Amino acid sequence: MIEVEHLSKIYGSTPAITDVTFSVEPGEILGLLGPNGAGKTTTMRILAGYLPATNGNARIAGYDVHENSLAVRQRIGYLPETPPLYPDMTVEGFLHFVARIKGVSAGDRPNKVTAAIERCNLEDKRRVIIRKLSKGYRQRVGIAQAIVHDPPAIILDEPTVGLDPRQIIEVRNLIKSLAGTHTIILSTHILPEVSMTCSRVAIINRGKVVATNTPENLMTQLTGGSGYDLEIEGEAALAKQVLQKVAGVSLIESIPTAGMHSQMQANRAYLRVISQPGKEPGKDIATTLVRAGFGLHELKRVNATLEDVFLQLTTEEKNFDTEVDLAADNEGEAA
Ligand SMILES: Nc1ncnc2c1ncn2[C@@H]1O[C@H](COP(=O)(O)OP(=O)(O)OP(=O)(O)O)[C@@H](O)[C@H]1O
Repeated sequence: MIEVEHLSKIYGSTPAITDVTFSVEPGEILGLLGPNGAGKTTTMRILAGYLPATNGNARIAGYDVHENSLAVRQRIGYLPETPPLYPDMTVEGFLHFVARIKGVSAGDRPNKVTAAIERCNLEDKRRVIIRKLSKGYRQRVGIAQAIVHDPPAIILDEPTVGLDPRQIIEVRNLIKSLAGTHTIILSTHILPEVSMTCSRVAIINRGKVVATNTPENLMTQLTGGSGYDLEIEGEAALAKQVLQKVAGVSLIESIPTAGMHSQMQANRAYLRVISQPGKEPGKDIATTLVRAGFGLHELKRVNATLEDVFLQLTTEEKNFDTEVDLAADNEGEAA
């Protein structure tokens, strides 16, 4: 349904995205996950036909986003980071207006507007002026304007940003309810968003897609799904230096101490070591630490999380071989 091939965008001399390739199957929710400035908005604006690419191409429902931008706009719903709302219109009036400019016939408009209002749980607010709505409701109106013409593909840029926890859950549920009948791409820099909402994830970093897979497969593919949590006596930075050299170790992170058990002691470091796929460096980790003079209070096997994978792919000290393998995987997937 959505195919993106070797897409690049250069602003002046700044490359925003480079050789971005991924595809989204009908009915899927793909999460475009990346840190700030990774290139998510640029990719989505190109897909929505609002920005020309410097190189490469993208098709939605078979239509090239550049050559057939009108056909593409009729087949997509787009929610930019700031929803394009007219604050002085009522919810219903605004949705009628959007349906008209999206080419919905006058006869079809009442039904389509009502369907979008129901889908987004806006029945109580249909005659309310948009300016008077809370941010959560405005976001729902933003999603309603994206789906009012019943497009097969929906592009949502950071759809839950700025919402409170309850609104976030509501918007996530709404997005999930649209999957199956719609193909969705959403961008986010929030990890739980991806595991809770998306069937697949494309991780983007510094303008490049560094991995595409289901969240579960990414964890297994990149880490073998396993790692170790350590409690050691000594300097965390020194311990990391020592552990970096242990064969089979892929990534070492500090475990955030906030909110941890009160048993936590001074001069203790809490680290998570992620192993390379198929490797079990636990014994060597223990020996190396003890030989280097660290006290080892605990070494516990743990399952890697999506956060571990994300850090592994977006931190500078990542394993070079892993990056090469991933590039090969992405090509395979795009073929
Ligand atoms: N109009 C522009 N002119 C010049 N550089 C730009 C422009 N828009 C974006 N960039 C740069 O392109 C890169 C990608 O930006 P983009 O907004 O696509 O990232 P993002 O992943 O959406 O980030 P965020 O989550 O912070 O919005 C960044 O380095 C950004 O500074």
